[in-house]
Amino acid sequence: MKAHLLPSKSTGSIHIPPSKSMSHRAIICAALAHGESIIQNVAYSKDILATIEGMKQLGASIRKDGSTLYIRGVQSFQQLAAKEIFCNESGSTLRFFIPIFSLCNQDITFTGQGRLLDRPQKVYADIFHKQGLDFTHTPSGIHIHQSLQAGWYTLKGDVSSQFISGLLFALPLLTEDSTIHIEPPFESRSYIDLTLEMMERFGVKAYYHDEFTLYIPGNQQYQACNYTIEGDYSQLAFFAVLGAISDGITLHGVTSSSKQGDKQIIDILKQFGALIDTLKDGYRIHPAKLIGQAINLENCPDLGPIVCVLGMYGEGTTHIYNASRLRIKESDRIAAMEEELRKFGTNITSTPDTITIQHNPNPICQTSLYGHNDHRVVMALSVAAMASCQEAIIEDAQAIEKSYPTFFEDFKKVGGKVDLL
Ligand SMILES: O=C(O)C1=C[C@@H](OP(=O)(O)O)[C@@H](O)[C@H](O)C1
Ligand SMILES: C=C(OP(=O)(O)O)C(=O)O
Repeated sequence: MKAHLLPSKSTGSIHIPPSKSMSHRAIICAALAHGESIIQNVAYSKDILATIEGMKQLGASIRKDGSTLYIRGVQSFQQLAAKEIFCNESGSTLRFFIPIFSLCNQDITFTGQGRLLDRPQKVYADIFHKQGLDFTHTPSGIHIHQSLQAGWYTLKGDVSSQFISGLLFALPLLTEDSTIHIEPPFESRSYIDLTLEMMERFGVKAYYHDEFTLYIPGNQQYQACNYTIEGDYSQLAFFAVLGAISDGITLHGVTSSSKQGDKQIIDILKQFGALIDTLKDGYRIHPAKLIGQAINLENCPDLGPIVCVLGMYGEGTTHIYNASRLRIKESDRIAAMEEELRKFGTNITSTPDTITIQHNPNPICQTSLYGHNDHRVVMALSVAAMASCQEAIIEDAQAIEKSYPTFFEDFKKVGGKVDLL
């Protein structure tokens, strides 16, 4: 799909879609729970559909009624309905599933597409091998066939927090207690808070023993719970930046008490000089003079692409650091943003874990933009192009379906003029 954008300015308001991270977690906890849970405000992006389908294969019964899911948890880990679990392109789905599905003690192959199976899994390979268990990772899939055991786990903290979340979901279901020690630097820590919060809502606990050590009592049981998914700050970020660099915007549907790390976009925008009113259920963003800043992505990697766009519109220099994980997402997001923002005439450079962007006072894009099969790159480029007030084409725009299938509908609601070809 190509997105053909015509010059326009931001206006009006939208309701932000439900959090993808919280949806994965709620669906998984409900699928592991005793009894029936009702999960409300679910949006069916490709990543969330992969988690729903996988949990059905595990034996959970999941019924959809509009944006509500009725989930009856697995009765036993012997109900596995398939030997191949397709995770599409969702890193969260794959890395959350591996320890959970290991509990079935059966031959299982996890498959996917796009870049999924090229993304690092060595943290799990090392864990399985250390316990004497098979873990075979080939370009066509990841194969396991025995259960992880309770005990002491040591993990690198700077590859992906999704390994820690995956273990946190599964270890409470083993008979004995476990400990996870995270070797610093511990990045994306905010996502562990989301995992712990959701587990606790479903009656399962794990505790920080110290800053880098989590203690997980064994022999626990998830209990059904009714839960409404909160709005997604990672998606809000695209529209919040659009409002600040274009002509203002009002965003509804999020809670300011959220634990999502990407809530940091509000502080980042304020740091740049944006004028923001906090509303009962969102924010009003006013256009203002913006000044480039130094931004730490340690706890909010998914903000990377849109903060690059903010840097292009902020006066002076923006320096983004602790960004190496952006290279191991759906695309190498640093390389992708460099290539695409240069098409606007922007001066942008990088090192393995930093990005430096100079203000571009006159962004003119004379060639087609490319989405790099990455939803966050497509959404960031849509914002960059709209604020440039020039016509633009974004190729590979269907990548938005991974997390935000209705992105362009919302884009139009706030003034964007776009034809999808
Ligand atoms: O746990 C989660 O929901 C996520 C964790 C983050 O990944 P890393 O921990 O690999 O940085 C983030 O980038 C991803 O989009 C979602
Ligand atoms: C990286 C992302 O997701 P995942 O790791 O689950 O594929 C994302 O949504 O930007």
